[in-house]
Amino acid sequence: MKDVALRPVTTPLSGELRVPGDKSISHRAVILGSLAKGTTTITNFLTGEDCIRTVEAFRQFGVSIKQDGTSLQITSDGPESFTEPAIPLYFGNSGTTARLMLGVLAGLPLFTSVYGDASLASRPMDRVVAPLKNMGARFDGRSGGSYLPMAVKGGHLKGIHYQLPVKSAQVKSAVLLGGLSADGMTEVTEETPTRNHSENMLRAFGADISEANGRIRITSQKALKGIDVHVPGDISSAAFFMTAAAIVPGSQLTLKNTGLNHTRTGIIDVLRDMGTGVAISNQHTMGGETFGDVTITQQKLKGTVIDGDIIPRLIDELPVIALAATQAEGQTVIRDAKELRLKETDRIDAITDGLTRLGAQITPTDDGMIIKGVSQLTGGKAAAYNDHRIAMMLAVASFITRGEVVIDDISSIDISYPNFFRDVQTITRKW
Ligand SMILES: O=C(O)C1=C[C@@H](OP(=O)(O)O)[C@@H](O)[C@H](O)C1
Ligand SMILES: C=C(OP(=O)(O)O)C(=O)O
Repeated sequence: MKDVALRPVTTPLSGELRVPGDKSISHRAVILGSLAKGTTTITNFLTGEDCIRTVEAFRQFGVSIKQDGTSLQITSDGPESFTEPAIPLYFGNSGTTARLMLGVLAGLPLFTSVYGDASLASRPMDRVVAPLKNMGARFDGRSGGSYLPMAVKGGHLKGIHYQLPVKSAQVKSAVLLGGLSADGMTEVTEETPTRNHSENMLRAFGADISEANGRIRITSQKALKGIDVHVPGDISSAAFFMTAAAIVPGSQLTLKNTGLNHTRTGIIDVLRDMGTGVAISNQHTMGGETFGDVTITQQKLKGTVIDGDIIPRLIDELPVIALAATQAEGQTVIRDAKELRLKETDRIDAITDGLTRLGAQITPTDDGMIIKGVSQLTGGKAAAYNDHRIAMMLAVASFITRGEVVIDDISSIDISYPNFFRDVQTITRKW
């Protein structure tokens, strides 16, 4: 499927949805399940393209991974049993696969070569290569090892103390995964909390890991043991429907079984701050992760300021938050989000271009944007820049435009939300 024309909705959104499994947690479950000895079962696994790239990478090491719908069964004898892949590992469009796998590869005494699609080849890898080289792994890649394609010779790592220079869970996770097999202790410190799924899951798999005041320590003493992982719904996917319900007049929608880890719930704080009704029920914790149902009730929105420590808690939701801001009274300012320029595309430029074409008033800045509301969005033609989050944001924008929205290419949505349009139909009966 390539371009698509979407018409506005004419009735409020209502009902319940269960969005697919969390992308970050699905990647980590496959990684740790493959590194662990024994059997790991994963339920509610995200079958999006990105997570499949992580599965395929471990299959190339000889790990048995059986898939039945959204359930996976991994059987492994641990990293000692891995075979050296005969062909390069392909990471597709997935930054998480690339950065976390470089941490894994750094710890394996094997030669591997890795590559990605054009978008991934333009994303910086030096942020993980630099600390992993300090631990003793060897990397050779484009621009002195800053970009894929890359060759890795790992093994015999030693622990390091590493202060994160960027607010990135991918970098933190890569160093911790290296630390899993390094001699001595590896310590990562972060000034601002970033998503902590790696820490939660490493603990659940039996790793020797501790965490206090932004200091995470891991030692390699213990072998990981296979476990059962149930993946919560992805709050980053739910965010599209939370926002849809927040901007379509008269809507009330419940997102069931959504991941509510505090390091990911910035979208809820912002929607509340802008005036949306948000109620949480059935909250419970499993494997260190919090799950719950989120009910959104549409209410008049007002502009806000989004900056500082909340940014890593909602970084992937900023495209759809920008859409919400076009419907808010007054001005919304997004700052401290320069990382948006290093995602699947430059998301500051892509958001500005897409929403401006639909009739919004946005000024891009070096590290964010200023959005003036309220704008009656007109509709029109817009480009998704091969970026799943931009494509879904534009699709949700079409709910409230006066005319049609034509998106150039929606195929990227498969990266994180394979049944997105089926779910759109469930709550809008639109197509
Ligand atoms: O660790 C992860 O699973 C992710 C971390 C974030 O990236 P950074 O680590 O680059 O901030 C996020 O944008 C990405 O979608 C997933
Ligand atoms: C940035 C994203 O993912 P990744 O870094 O894994 O490509 C995302 O899913 O929005």
